Amino acid sequence: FLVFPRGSFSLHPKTLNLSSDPSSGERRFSVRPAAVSRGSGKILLEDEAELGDWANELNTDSGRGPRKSSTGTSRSPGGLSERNQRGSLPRKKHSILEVGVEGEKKGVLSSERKNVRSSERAPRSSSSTSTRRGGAVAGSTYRQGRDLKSLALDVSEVEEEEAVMSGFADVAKKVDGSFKSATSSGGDADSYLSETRFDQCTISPLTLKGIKAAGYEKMTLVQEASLPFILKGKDVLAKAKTGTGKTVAFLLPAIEIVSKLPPIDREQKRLPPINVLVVCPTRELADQAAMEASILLKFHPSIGVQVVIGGTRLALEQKRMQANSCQILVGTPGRLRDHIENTPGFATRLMGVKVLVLDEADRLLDMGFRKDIEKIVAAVPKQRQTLLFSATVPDEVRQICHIAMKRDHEFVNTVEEGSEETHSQVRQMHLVAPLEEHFSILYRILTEHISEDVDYKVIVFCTTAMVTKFVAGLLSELRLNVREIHSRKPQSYRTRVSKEFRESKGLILVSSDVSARGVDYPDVTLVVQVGVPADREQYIHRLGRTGRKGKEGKGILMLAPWEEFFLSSIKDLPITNATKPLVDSDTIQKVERALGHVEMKSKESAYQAWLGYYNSNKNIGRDKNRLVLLANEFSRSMGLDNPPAITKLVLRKMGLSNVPGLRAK
Ligand SMILES: Nc1ncnc2c1ncn2[C@@H]1O[C@H](COP(=O)(O)OP(=O)(O)OP(=O)(O)O)[C@@H](O)[C@H]1O
Repeated sequence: FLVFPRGSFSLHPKTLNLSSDPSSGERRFSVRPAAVSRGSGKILLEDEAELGDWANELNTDSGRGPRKSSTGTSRSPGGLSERNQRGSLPRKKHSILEVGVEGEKKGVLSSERKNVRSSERAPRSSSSTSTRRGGAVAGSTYRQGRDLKSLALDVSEVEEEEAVMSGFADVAKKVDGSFKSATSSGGDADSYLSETRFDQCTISPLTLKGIKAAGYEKMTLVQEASLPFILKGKDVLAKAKTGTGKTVAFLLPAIEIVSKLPPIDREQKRLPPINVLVVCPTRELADQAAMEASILLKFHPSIGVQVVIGGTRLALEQKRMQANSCQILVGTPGRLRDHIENTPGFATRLMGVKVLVLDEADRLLDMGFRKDIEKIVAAVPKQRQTLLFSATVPDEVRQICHIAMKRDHEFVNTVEEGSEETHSQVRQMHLVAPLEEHFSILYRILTEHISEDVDYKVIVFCTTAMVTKFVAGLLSELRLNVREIHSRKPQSYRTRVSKEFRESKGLILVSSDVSARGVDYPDVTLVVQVGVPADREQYIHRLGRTGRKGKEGKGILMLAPWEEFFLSSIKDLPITNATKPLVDSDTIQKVERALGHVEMKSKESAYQAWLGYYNSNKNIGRDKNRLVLLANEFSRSMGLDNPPAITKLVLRKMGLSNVPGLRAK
């Protein structure tokens, strides 16, 4: 019942791949089997699970706040390129990282005017651990290998799935590359909008009115590509770049499905069913998705949407859910689990679920959330539709997605084959400098960016919640306009700061990974990542806070020399080398003075959290003696002569008892 005027979606691909044919300038849907890799073996989760076990105590922040179950027990959370890669958008101004020789003369940052990595691009068409079937390479945009995050996998399950999927390989070979969609936009490869207007589709008039009221006219590529399958009732795993409208891509068809359901009978009135359950990894993201839903529902007064997130009172949510209809419920995994276990009638209401959505699916399916997700999946009917969306879909996720979805799901991939998972209009740079210089360099980067762009809007990502707090404190002492957001802040504060940052310009948000995924802050001009990200995916998602909806943006990754290993996991991305800035003595003194004003307690917490974070990193945490030396380097970078003491209990939990160089208390 969905009509696309010129294209046809009558094919039944197992995988829809949207690519552009350079010769014709047209986009092409190709069909690939949802094959899985063989022989990747049992991948055991190590670091993230470990991290999750005591992340709260160590103040690390992988996106989940400290969560109390209703029973009162706390559960632990889990260079510069001279050209734009595809030469599309004009630059605004030169920054300190781009001025090169001219910049050096001015005593600011210099950079290498070459793209050192472009020649080193990794082949994208195969996985080092995989054998592909039928010549069709599923997930050809997948990267090879991962550093930190790995997922538990049962080999027998993989083989079983491969057997099921292999049947589709022949079909895929026949149709691969033969299907051109006249509805899809040609031209600029990075355009996130398709040529298809919403009013060209058979969407109910009320939903269409909502879409128009929201200001949307044309569908984005992922919306255009996934809608037909979802409306056909298929399970869909969709991959699309950051900031390209994935939220509407799942909400719109979900609303359509709810609007067509028969009215509830008298018996159901006592416990009205929840029809759509949307799960998001962070509270901010859940809030945002619920907000988007309520905008789209403007002309559907009988359909209600509610949000349930940690950090708010369970009883309050219970009351709200009782008082109002909520056919669409958006929540974070832990809080949903709390409701399943503790809210009378909630499990019954979940039996009405027709559509289950896992937003940021790869994050939700990794070990930090796995138990909660399994519980949620078990609580909704088997006969349902499942939608998985993310900007990153690593191989491991393809292999385990059947935890939530049917084996014959569609894989809709709008990331063009051979192109990066990041946006070409976002200039990416990395900068390697000793830890002791990081804060001065960060200060220079920020002040220079501010001087270039009065409408600056910057996110500085830090490794953990407590490091975030410390860096925010330091930048405030340096008189920058800063807000901080991380899981150690009360939810009311997080909501307020998030709203303020969304609506403001001229502001720096220092954030942990609570803002890494999904959060839609418009017009972010610069993303700085200080320290090694948890993994490649996290790097991509954090960077994705800028360059949304086709806009320009810039990303800088700041690493210490011993963190350079991370670059190998993103070497296929167009990230260029920026040389170290010259930081003048005035700046150094200013930063030192500011460091002296930051609370001792904040430094102590940051030191402990830093140690916990890097201890969990396979590369760095392996050698405990070296780790402690590096941690003490970090301590010195905060202006401390001696590293802060850590309780024996925490040291034991970190497996660091008796490591020389640590002070125990
Ligand atoms: N069809 C459309 N036309 C114009 N704007 C749209 C359309 N659909 C969504 N948007 C807007 O695009 C922006 C990005 O959307 P959204 O946050 O859903 O992106 P995303 O792909 O989920 O990003 P991420 O991967 O970071 O989660 C939002 O401001 C949203 O309102």
